[in-house]
Amino acid sequence: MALSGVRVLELAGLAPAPLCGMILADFGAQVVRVDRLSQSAVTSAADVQARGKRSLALDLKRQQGAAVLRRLCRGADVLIEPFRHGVMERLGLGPEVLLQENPRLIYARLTGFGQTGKYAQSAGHDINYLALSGVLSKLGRKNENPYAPVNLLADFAGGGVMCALGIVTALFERSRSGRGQVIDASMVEGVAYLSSFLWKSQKVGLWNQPRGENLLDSGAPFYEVYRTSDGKFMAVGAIEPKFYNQLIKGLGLNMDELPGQMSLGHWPEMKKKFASIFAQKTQAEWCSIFDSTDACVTPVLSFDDAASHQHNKERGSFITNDLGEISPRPAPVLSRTPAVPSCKREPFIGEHTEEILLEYGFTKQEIAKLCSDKAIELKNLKANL
Ligand SMILES: C[C@H](CCC[C@H](C)C(=O)SCCNC(=O)CCNC(=O)[C@H](O)C(C)(C)COP(=O)(O)OP(=O)(O)OC[C@H]1O[C@@H](n2cnc3c(N)ncnc32)[C@H](O)[C@@H]1OP(=O)(O)O)[C@H]1CC[C@H]2[C@@H]3[C@H](O)C[C@@H]4C[C@H](O)CC[C@]4(C)[C@H]3C[C@H](O)[C@]12C
Repeated sequence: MALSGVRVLELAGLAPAPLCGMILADFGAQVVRVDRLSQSAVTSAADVQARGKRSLALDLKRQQGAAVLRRLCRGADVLIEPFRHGVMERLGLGPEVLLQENPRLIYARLTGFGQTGKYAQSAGHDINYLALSGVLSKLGRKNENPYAPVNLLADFAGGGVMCALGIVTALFERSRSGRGQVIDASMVEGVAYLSSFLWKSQKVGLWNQPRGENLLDSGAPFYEVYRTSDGKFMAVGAIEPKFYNQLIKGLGLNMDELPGQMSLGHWPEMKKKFASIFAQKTQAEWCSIFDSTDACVTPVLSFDDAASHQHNKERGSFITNDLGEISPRPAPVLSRTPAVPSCKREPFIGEHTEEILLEYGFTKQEIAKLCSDKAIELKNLKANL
């Protein structure tokens, strides 16, 4: 796989860092998640995105524990740290120390607000970063409060994925320079970067109206979701006139009797008209009308329906692991070196501590001493069964 042989140390964090590590693992990197010795919110959050990773339980607050991580970093390619600015420095594990000992290390710092700035020391979650980026102000329906789409945009798109992009970019650069570097991955900036189109398209008038009254933010009748007679929904994205014409035809309407597609003043009444028509048929009936047309009309699928939908099944877009759990396959698909995600269960905390330490050159005696010093925890699988 594309990232085979790349050694990654991922310090266990909440949602963003675990996704970043999982992406790297899916594309072949050997990802070790460094866990706290005891179960925590972080563990449970990190656990759901632990595909393909191994777990090493290490107490970084103990000097011996921090020394173990320093030594692991000397043999690693990437370190992902998900903490507030300053935490790693307090542990004696800041970039200056680790890059001194391994100049090839790519030191990825995934935070909400970045390593500098007024909020650098502040706690926060996806919605806070989305808000500070300006993007949240653009999301939501007319006359309603701004709406954060779960924690997809800042945590995952602007955080985990953007950080993975930074890591892969730095790995590529290192193949020429031979040198690592620090990645300051701020989720505020990551999600703001994703919104560049919104910034740039202001000058062409795409966002002149208040929130929820523009073309792409639920203002337009041809870019909207409509309820069907069976309580499901259809998504309509018929923007271009050639597709809009097919939408009108599928709805059984006559274009000559309608206001112009871009007549903003008529959009509210058009939305009501479309809504009353979509409410007359079931989702399946609308699919039989619009499937295989260019009307840009698709069913709003539940997770179960998405996994079993003909199109997605034909592509194998969703995979099932050894436990029968369904999840999306890695994207994008590389033709020659595609990702091959692990099908195994998520690791227990510390399940691979000994295996990993031996791999990184620790002796059995050193491991036994670390264990007695309570710097590490060896997971006895039997103890869990
Ligand atoms: C799944 C839910 C989360 C959803 C995602 C959410 C919406 C997000 O937005 S996540 C993104 C959060 N932000 C960032 O990641 C940005 C960078 N990080 C930070 O800003 C901070 O880390 C922080 C604000 C997120 C947390 O701050 P905190 O003060 O806790 O931590 P830090 O300042 O970073 O310092 C870390 C300290 O930890 C020490 N450390 C680290 N590793 C080790 C180690 N190996 N050994 C020893 N010590 C270690 C480090 O030294 C630092 O110490 P100091 O401070 O002294 O320097 C989940 C959200 C809530 C969860 C539920 C809830 O918690 C209750 C239950 C708990 C139960 O255990 C499990 C079930 C829960 C229901 C749980 C379930 C889910 O996890 C949640 C719903």
